[in-house]
Amino acid sequence: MQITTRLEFDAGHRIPSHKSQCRNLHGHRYVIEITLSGDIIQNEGASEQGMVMDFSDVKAIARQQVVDKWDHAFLVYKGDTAVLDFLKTMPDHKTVVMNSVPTAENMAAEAFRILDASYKDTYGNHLRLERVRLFETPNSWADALRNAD
Ligand SMILES: Nc1nc2c(c(=O)[nH]1)N=C([C@H](O)[C@H](O)COP(=O)(O)OP(=O)(O)OP(=O)(O)O)CN2
Ligand SMILES: [Zn+2]
Repeated sequence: MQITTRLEFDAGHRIPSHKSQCRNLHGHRYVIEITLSGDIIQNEGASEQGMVMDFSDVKAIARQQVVDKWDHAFLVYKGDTAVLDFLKTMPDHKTVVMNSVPTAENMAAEAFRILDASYKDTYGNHLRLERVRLFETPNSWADALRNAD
């Protein structure tokens, strides 16, 4: 069985070497979808009986590990020294320095890496993260999949 939940956040970024307008500082209302697989929990009387995982718990972990860290932050590539140096001049600015250019693909991959370690199989129902889908706009998204290159 698979379940999916979605959260939204706002963040700024730029793609420093982009051929067109995406090299400019700008922001998105990102949407992140988290898909987990597992067996349906059968434990009689458990709060999670009939579920793979409680959606509220899925979202709480995603918020804590990713969404609250990225929301209203500026995501900057560590090699983008022009912007990084500028952001360092702003006291208390919420900046997230990424090891890769903050494209939808790299953000989905990074969220998958973080969240894969965060969803634990506490009920023995083979719970595991299967996919992180990250929408950069309503029309464009990237999927980070388990076992994908
Ligand atoms: N494969 C990717 N291509 C692009 C990415 C990306 O992350 N992966 N990112 C961008 C820019 O960040 C840009 O902000 C989004 O590009 P684009 O879809 O062209 O933007 P629009 O606002 O025109 O999108 P609509 O969906 O039409 O509103 C560029 N490419
Ligand atoms: Zn963009």
